[in-house]
Amino acid sequence: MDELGLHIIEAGSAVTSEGERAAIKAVAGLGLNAEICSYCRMRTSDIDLALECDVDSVHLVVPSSNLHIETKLKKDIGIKKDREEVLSMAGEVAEYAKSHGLIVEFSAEDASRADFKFLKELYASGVAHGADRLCYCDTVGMLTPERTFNIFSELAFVTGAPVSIHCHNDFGLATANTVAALRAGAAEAHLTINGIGERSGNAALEEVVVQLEHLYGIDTGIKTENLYKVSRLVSRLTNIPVAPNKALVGGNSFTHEAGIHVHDLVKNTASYEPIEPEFVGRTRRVVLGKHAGASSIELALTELQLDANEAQKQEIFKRVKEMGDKGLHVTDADLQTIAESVLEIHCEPTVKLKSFSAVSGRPSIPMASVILEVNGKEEVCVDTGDGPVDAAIRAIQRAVASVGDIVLEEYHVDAITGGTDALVEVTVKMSKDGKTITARGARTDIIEASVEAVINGMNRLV
Ligand SMILES: CC(=O)SCCNC(=O)CCNC(=O)[C@H](O)C(C)(C)COP(=O)(O)OP(=O)(O)OC[C@H]1O[C@@H](n2cnc3c(N)ncnc32)[C@H](O)[C@@H]1OP(=O)(O)O
Ligand SMILES: CC(C)C(=O)C(=O)O
Repeated sequence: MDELGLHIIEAGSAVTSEGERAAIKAVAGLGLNAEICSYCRMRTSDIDLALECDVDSVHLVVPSSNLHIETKLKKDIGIKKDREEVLSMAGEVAEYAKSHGLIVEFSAEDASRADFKFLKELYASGVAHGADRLCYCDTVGMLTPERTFNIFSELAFVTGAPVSIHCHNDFGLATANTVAALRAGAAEAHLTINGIGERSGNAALEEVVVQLEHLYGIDTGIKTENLYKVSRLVSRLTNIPVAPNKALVGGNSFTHEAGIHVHDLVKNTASYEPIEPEFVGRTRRVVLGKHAGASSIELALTELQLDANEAQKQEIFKRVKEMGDKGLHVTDADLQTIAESVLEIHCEPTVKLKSFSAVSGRPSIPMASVILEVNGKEEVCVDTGDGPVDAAIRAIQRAVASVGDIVLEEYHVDAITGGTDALVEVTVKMSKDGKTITARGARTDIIEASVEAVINGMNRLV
């Protein structure tokens, strides 16, 4: 995130737990360029915990709507206690944080359902108590872009401090509302990688940045070419998959299947791409499936360096459509198999599986052994792993080390049919020396399907 050029990193809420504090402190100790911030409630004890973590700033969150004041603070200040007490509590805590050397972002929670007059009073009080920045939270995603623009046209210029926008995505408008706020004068936006966050998430960093750059011509200073890398990292570390159709960072962005699109794309990529994929650190992909056209087949054959006459191309086209009609995507390895069969090319596979076995259990370390024939030579390898699939793939990778450095980029498993006897389909993305291919294996045994997919992929790469 720091390398992307982000200005502030809210590293967590120090009050949450020991582990969260250790993490925030570790982030604060990295010596990053970004300001490191912790979320805090309107309590001096939260500020003390943030101080223990050595943060630069606090995101001090204050309830601002009647609903939140009444439901949230009943124990602290009594159900009937009014806005005056919120003003004074918030002011005291802001002053406390300032007196301990912290930058204070004074945040109105549920601002989009608050009385606007009171909201402005709250902000004025925050500034009077030393707040450096203010924040408007659309806590349950109630804003629309039009309303946001109107609110910020006024707020951004009357509060005496920079105002930021914090949007939730309950109605799918977080990105649009954030951009509207920035266009109307918001000085800062709260964003999350991949739009992750409570419930339906928050405004997605990558979407807001690229919209500002490309639709509004604003230089954000963010290193956009790292956006995809950071998206993948966050998805992996949080175990939250990114939807394939997610803008800019989803698996299908910059991926084309429709023949009518590919026909034009090969002449001018702008015909079906709003920006170059490299802008966010990605590459273009053309995949084959039910919607493929002649141009897609032509392109795929060129990439495989295979020549086919018109009749052969028609036959390949027909077989691709047949696979597509079965609901299958045609991997690179599938296409090569189809093309070789139609063109009557017989390729002896470099890597042949003779046998394998894998064990797992409890307590035991998952382990696998494989016997392969690699370029005619028998290779026997054993390895352990995080599970039997991992162990089997590691063993294969050891056995084929002589043919070069083959990297397994992605591994995906689907159960095609239901039940414990389901047909399992494994698709893999693998690369070697800058060349990337996809391959598949389908078996009722997940380990066998994985082994098959990986060996298919290896044979296409070597
Ligand atoms: C995904 C996010 O991080 S969004 C940001 C919100 N962050 C978090 O919620 C951090 C994670 N939360 C937690 O770990 C816990 O909720 C804790 C440790 C903060 C509090 O736990 P508990 O003391 O058990 O309280 P609980 O979570 O049940 O209730 C929240 C309390 O905070 C109080 N509170 C909530 N917001 C505020 C606020 N802005 N100012 C002051 N008090 C507040 C509530 O009144 C309630 O107090 P009460 O227990 O005296 O009634
Ligand atoms: C934690 C706060 C800032 C929040 O998520 C909200 O009010 O929207």
